[in-house]
Amino acid sequence: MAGDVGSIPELDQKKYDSDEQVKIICLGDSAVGKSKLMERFLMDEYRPQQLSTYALTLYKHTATVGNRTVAVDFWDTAGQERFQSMHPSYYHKAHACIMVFDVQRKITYKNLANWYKELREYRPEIPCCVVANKIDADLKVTQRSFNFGKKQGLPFYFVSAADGTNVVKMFREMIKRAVDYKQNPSDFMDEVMQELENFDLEKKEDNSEADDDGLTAESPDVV
Ligand SMILES: Nc1nc2c(ncn2[C@@H]2O[C@H](COP(=O)(O)OP(=O)(O)OP(=O)(O)O)[C@@H](O)[C@H]2O)c(=O)[nH]1
Ligand SMILES: [Mg+2]
Repeated sequence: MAGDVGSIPELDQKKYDSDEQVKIICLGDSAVGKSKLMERFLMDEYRPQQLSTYALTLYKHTATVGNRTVAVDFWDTAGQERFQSMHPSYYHKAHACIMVFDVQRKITYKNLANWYKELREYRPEIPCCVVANKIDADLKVTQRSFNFGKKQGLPFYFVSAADGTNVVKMFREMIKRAVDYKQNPSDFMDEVMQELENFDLEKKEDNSEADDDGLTAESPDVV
């Protein structure tokens, strides 16, 4: 994801400030099944928007949470995770994170700690879960315990993108948590940014009132 992502309309992240939009990111090593999980969840409505120059795919989904309709953008990378690090704009304004590993490859489980560390540098408080994928390949694996994330209280799911086990359940719960988080952000920086935006709006309103009086913000003080 090189280059100035702010300059392409699909990646204009201001839309995620609106109540009706949430952004959910997916993290994990290459080939753990991130893309297949999203494809499995979206199935029929599967219309990914490929932004190949930026090695990024946006999967768009419309969800109903309570009595509200919410547009969900799932962000998925192709390739950048090989460098074990994501571009900061990937994390920017994300409301939830799905961390995936492959039950058949231990290293992908070990690497969760690195992914989680990087996530928390950018998004200290967003809801996150741990997903053990490919359980269809070895069902016995579900009897083992995978403790990463327990200390942080992260929900854990055994899933299979291949046969669909738990996929819808996991995505629905994460969408709900993303929406809840958005309504009650506990993330200090989120609140600061919101305050600044409100402050900016108030200032603009003040200025327009001044215009009614025949004074503009640029008017020199009358002495
Ligand atoms: N048996 C099994 N194979 C799976 C499952 N999910 C994904 N795979 C296979 O794992 C491989 C990688 O899946 P992807 O979804 O492309 O993985 P990814 O995490 O998006 O990989 P990158 O795009 O390289 O980061 C593919 O060959 C899939 O068919 C699963 O639940 N079970
Ligand atoms: Mg992929």
